[in-house]
Amino acid sequence: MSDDMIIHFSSNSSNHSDQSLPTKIAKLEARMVGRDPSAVPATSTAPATWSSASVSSKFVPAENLAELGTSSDSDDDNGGDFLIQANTQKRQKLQEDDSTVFEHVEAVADGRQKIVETMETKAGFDVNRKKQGRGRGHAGSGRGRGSRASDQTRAHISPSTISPSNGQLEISCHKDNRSKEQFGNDDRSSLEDVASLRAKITALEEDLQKSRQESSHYQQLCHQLEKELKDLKDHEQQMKPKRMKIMSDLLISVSKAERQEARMKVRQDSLRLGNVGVIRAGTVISETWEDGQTLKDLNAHLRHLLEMKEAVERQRKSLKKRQSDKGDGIDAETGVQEEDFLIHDEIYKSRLASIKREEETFLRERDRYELDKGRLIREMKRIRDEDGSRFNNFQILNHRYALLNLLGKGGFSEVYKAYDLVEHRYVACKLHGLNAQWSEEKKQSYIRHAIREYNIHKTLVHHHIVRLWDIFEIDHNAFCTVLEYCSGKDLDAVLKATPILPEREARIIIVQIFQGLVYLNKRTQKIIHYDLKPGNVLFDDLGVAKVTDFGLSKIVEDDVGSQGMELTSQGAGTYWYLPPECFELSKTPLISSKVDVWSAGVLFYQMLFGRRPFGHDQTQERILREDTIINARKVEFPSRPAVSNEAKDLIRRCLTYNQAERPDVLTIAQDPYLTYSKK
Ligand SMILES: Nc1ncnc2c1ncn2[C@@H]1O[C@H](COP(=O)(O)OP(=O)(O)OP(=O)(O)O)[C@@H](O)[C@H]1O
Repeated sequence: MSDDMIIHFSSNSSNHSDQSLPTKIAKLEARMVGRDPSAVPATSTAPATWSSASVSSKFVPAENLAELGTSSDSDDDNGGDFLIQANTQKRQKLQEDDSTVFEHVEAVADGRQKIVETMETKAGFDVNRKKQGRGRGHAGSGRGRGSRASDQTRAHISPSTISPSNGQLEISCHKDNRSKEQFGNDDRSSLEDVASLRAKITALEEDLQKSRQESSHYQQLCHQLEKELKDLKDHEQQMKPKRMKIMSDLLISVSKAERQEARMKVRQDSLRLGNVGVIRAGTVISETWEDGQTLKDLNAHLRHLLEMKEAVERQRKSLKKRQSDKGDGIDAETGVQEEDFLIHDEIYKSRLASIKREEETFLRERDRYELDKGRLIREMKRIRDEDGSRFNNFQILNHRYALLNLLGKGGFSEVYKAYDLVEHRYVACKLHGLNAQWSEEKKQSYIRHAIREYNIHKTLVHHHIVRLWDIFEIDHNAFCTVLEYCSGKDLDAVLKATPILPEREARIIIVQIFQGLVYLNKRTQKIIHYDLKPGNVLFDDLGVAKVTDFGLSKIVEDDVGSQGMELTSQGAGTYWYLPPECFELSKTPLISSKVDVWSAGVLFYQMLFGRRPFGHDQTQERILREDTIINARKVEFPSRPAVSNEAKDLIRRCLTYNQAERPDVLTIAQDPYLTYSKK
């Protein structure tokens, strides 16, 4: 038996499950050299050599071992120990050769593997770029298969070293031949791999092609959509003026109808309530109010009732006189008895009571009519202002604000209801007109004042502060501020219609005003409103109260002391609502948020009692002349209507004469009366 054969056996014998194999080989060798195989011991003496062949042993196919096992099983010859030693050396040499070949084959296989991997990676990369998920899957499986192919290559090497020939085991003598064979096998399997990889590449290329097609299809779609979007935008841009025109036309026709209706209502109400008449006195023409028919009738009724009352009282007086004249007996003149006196007196009393009731009813009705008359006069004034306004012909200002109807006219401005055609909401456009007759200096001062107001107001964003949206110049003599539109009445109009509010309603209004004031005082740049009055509290359509008009407001500088800052620009705050320190003339007054606390106290008092606490019936000029507010040391409460002590206490705190003792906004806002919590 040749050394190669032994090596072959040893290579194949790594199947440790067959422990009898070395013994068999020894016996076989012994027989071949003419020795007695039975002399070979049952267990091999060279376990170390067996284990040293472990590298190649793992490549032995099971069927070869079976084949070998069968042939050696039928042979009972014994082999000598020395042979096994000699064979081991040879086998080691062969193993070295084998491993060189093996490395070479592996290198080739690895080279192919690298090519395949490169190709796959490339294909995988392309596919990845097109189809992420799928590409990654392919690349992974490709690599997996590649390494398997490499394993297979190695597996093929081992059997190639064994070549069964004529039923006998024969080891190939020349390593090169064996290597060629191995390469042959390896090439075959590698070719198969390459073929399968090519097929895969073809499939991937197809995928890539498809993805490219899809991508170009999507790109086309994208371009198409972009074009459509651009067309739509262009169309929208073209339609914008048209749409604006349609909308403003509709708004104008509604406003025109409203104007007509307002004027018709004024005419109708005038008949009932009165009208402005013109009186000429020489060259002087003046206007007077003439009551309407209903008011005339009411007044006539009241006059008649008064006359009746006087007549009954006269009768009663004379009856009493006669009664006292006659003493206890019968009246000599009329023959009326004592009891008749008593009955007549009772009749007159009863008549007087009924006249009084009737009178009260008529008086109530007259009050209602007086309120209607006040409303009518204000509406007439508004219409007259609207008719005289230079903005009354439905202009569109700044290309977006469609002016509608006049809401009212203030000292230096007109406020129009308008529609913002860009934001699609109603707004109030306050139009500040500079009088052409004013000096340039006065105009500049007015503009400075308005810009200051704008700069303060624009930063205020709070639920209980009217928002200021915009400001722009209309022309050389006018500019406009755009405000949040408050569709409800202002508090002044509310109090004119209902001078006394129920405490519950007054409370929720003052709470909202204080919330707005707290906001003004919690900002880094604190603000004193300085002109809180009923006309500057507006209501939206839900009844939410909002403070407006920051024309006189003051920014509190950072470094002011606890008593406040100097009042450098007095402004023309409304005197009924200003605290005593604002009337200090001997020195520059120090003011703080306590000014607004006082004003809020006056407002609350007025809502509850229907009159202002100080100088209610006085004109502004008289208040100043008579030092009404400087003398307003203590607030008095009427006995009616009944108001809670908590409300009165709050008013007292707000109207604390001494500024140092009066709480500021943040302190008074913590008064339990101003907070709501679930009981
Ligand atoms: N944002 C608004 N929303 C609805 N109506 C408003 C708005 N601002 C003002 N008004 C109304 O416009 C009218 C005039 O307001 P404006 O503030 O010019 O007048 P004023 O306060 O009476 O005058 P002045 O500010 O000169 O004292 C008032 O009747 C007021 O209720």
